[in-house]
Amino acid sequence: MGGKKGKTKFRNKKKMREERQAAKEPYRGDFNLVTVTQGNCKMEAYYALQGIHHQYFNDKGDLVECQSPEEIDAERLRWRTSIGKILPASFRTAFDVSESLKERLEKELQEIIEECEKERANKEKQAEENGEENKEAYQESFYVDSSNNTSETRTIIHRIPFLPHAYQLGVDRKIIRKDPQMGKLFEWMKRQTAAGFITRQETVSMVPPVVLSPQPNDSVLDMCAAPGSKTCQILEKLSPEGSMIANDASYQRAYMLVTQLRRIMHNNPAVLITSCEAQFFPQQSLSFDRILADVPCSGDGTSRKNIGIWKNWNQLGALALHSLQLDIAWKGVALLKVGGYMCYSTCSHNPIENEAVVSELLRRSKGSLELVDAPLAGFKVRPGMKTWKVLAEEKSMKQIKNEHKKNNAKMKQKRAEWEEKEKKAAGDNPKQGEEEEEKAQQKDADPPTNATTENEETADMDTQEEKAAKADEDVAAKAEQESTNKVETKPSSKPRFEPPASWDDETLIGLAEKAGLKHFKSIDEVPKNLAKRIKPTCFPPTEEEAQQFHLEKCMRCLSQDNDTGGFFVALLKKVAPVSRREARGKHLLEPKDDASEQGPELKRAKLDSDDVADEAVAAEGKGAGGAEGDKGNAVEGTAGEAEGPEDIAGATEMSTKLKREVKANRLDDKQGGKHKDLGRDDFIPVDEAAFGPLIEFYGFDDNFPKDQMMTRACGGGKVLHYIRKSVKENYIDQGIQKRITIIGSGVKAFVRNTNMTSDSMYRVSQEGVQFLLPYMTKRKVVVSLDDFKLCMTGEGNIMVKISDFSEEFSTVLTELPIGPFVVLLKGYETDYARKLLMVMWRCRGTNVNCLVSKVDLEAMRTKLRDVKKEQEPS
Ligand SMILES: C[S@@+](CC[C@H](N)C(=O)[O-])C[C@H]1O[C@@H](n2cnc3c(N)ncnc32)[C@H](O)[C@@H]1O
Repeated sequence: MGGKKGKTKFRNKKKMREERQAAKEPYRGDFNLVTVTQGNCKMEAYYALQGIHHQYFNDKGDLVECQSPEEIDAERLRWRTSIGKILPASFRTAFDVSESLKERLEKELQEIIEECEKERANKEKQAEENGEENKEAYQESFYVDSSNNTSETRTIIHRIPFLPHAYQLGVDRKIIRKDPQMGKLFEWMKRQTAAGFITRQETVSMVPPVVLSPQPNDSVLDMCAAPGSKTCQILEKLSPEGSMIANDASYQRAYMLVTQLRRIMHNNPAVLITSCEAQFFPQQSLSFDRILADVPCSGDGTSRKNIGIWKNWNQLGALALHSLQLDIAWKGVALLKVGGYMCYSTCSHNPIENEAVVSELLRRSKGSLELVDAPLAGFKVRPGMKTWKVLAEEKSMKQIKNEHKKNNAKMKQKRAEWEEKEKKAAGDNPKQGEEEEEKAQQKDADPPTNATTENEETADMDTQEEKAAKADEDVAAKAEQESTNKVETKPSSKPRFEPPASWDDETLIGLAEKAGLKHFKSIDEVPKNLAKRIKPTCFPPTEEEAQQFHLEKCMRCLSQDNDTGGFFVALLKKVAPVSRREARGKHLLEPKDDASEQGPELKRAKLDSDDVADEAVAAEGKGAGGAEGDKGNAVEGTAGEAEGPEDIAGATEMSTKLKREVKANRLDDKQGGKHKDLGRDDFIPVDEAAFGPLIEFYGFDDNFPKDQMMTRACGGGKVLHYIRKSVKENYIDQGIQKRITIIGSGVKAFVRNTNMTSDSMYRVSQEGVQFLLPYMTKRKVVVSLDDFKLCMTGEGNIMVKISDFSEEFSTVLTELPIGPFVVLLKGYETDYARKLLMVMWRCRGTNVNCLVSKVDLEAMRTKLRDVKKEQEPS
């Protein structure tokens, strides 16, 4: 069923795209047309109560306290406006781009910007001639406020201050795609991305790796890594002695990591990709210098690109994820070496997912863990909250969802149709009409609905939520109408948050309660039926604890401060071992819960966790509790990188998928004692007999790293992978494969030939050839630019005649025995990182052809344009 539904969705998207193309309108995805004009009353009331509007950055860039209600409201408006705007694009240059190339890219960028500016000036002049109003309208549409400027200055692009060669546009994605003046910049970005010179990454997503600051030889764990932009950023910092594990609970997303690493990192072999629930990550023989816990979160900091946040925000997601986040982070603490650092991050503003988790880590570790300052030069960050308010819906997620379904535009239409039909029927039969009238007078008349009717749903008809739902319908209906007219849609959810006359707690609690949240001063106030939802660890620390914890060292990024998404980061240092007894801390997590009331999954999770702790080499902690059933509207898609509407849809879909997948894995665990995939795809040593012919054919010297060549247990020796020594020694040789599912590592070094005309059973693979070249003494040829270009034309099944090459090269080729060989571009033959090299095949007869994929060839062409410029006299 799911598949069918998915297909339909896909078909609809395709159809939409085709329709747009037919109408000669560029496809931009619906989301790019959206600016949120309304709001979410509940969310706004909740955050107003948490006090996020009580400070602001003044013109000097200092964070100051608001002195009056007007100042608070002005700050609220800044936040509100910013989180409703489309996120500007940001990117950074790729890791393997040489310094000279970086400089040139920057120069090119500058030139394009100047051109754009010139065109803008012309356009403005024209607009001025047509009247002042037009000019202003044009300026408005052309720019968004640039991050670092509270003053009038607005820029098309600016540097991200904490990372060299990283840039953020001052123009949002909508403008860059729509505006012809910006077309050049857009084209430039597209071209450089295809060549692998730049990589798109959201600004705040660049923060955690910078804060974590991995050292070249570190062993790093990325606990929740997919889709992997932060993994790549960390990997760039590692030397060949450094190593990394990138883990994700979802198999599918872990495979996405493989693709991402291939694309951005050109298959950096320093990483091992695994898939397990991070809270159960095996500790046996493993410890890390740095850990990134970029945990799944409710994602309300992503409202600038995830429109669903506006519609569906509720507190249930954050509350449900709190325990999981804590378990993951606590496991991270256990896996951290003494003296090591862990970065905890979310793309949520919610203190329940942020400071509450950090507080509990500090509480449990009893002084073994410390929060550390991590300055981000030139980037505006706010201190963590020292206290916060705990609020929750009294309704369950199911009830809220049903309410939403019942009140959406489609259901309203169905209800109207039903009422119409009933009226008609009553007209035909007056007696029945009387009965119907009577029925209609009953408050809980029962029109057709796909939601189950709950008492609560009809009880508070006049609540804020009800009004919100009605407003929602109207807006949705209007949006539907507008979209059919092909006008920009402005969907929204709840009515606007009206600023209160006074900003004291009492008034704000009143507002939040009106919006459907209940405030709990302490855990003692939480009724039994909500005890599973609201954990003691959700509450703020005592004053004494707050003095010790220094939560102000946590970092909060608010959208309006740097024109980014919202983000939370905390850097923790493990200063002493965490004792196992303290590490248990289960009593802190679930004092009110009776273990017998918990589902089998939770109990199993605990058992699993105990098991891991018992086997721990060091007397270090274990994660208490397990993942909860209902994860609310968790955004597991990265906060940072979802770009188009498909990605956003994918991200929200993911939470359900992931839940299903993890559940299935757990069932497998129960039945077989370990996951069914465990060991199936392990890396195993290559049969020694395979090396002799390889060494002979390619002339590998004595340093050829045979022990770093491995193959997959299920692969029948078709592919030989080159694994980094550090990965092999630190993880594979430590037996990690016995405890966890390995998704991938290393690079394809050799692939078994299907063409048996060659003397070699294996051909070198374009993917990993640069790691073999230093040891290769045969079958590599340095060629001129012209010969290199000609080689590239032998794409797919196209053959290139040997006689068409230069005399020098064709002589070499004529004497070369049939089989694979490598061509290296003259001038770059030792610069393996530039990868201006290609795997070719010497065919029988007088031809050669190229064994490089279309995508790689395309990137190579862009690189060659560059080579040409490098060779031009300056
Ligand atoms: C916020 S995203 C991580 C983004 C990633 N760090 C990046 O920069 O691209 C959270 C990820 O956690 C994964 N996840 C969810 N529950 C998990 C768990 N229990 N253990 C490990 N990963 C989990 C999700 O599949 C999702 O990919």
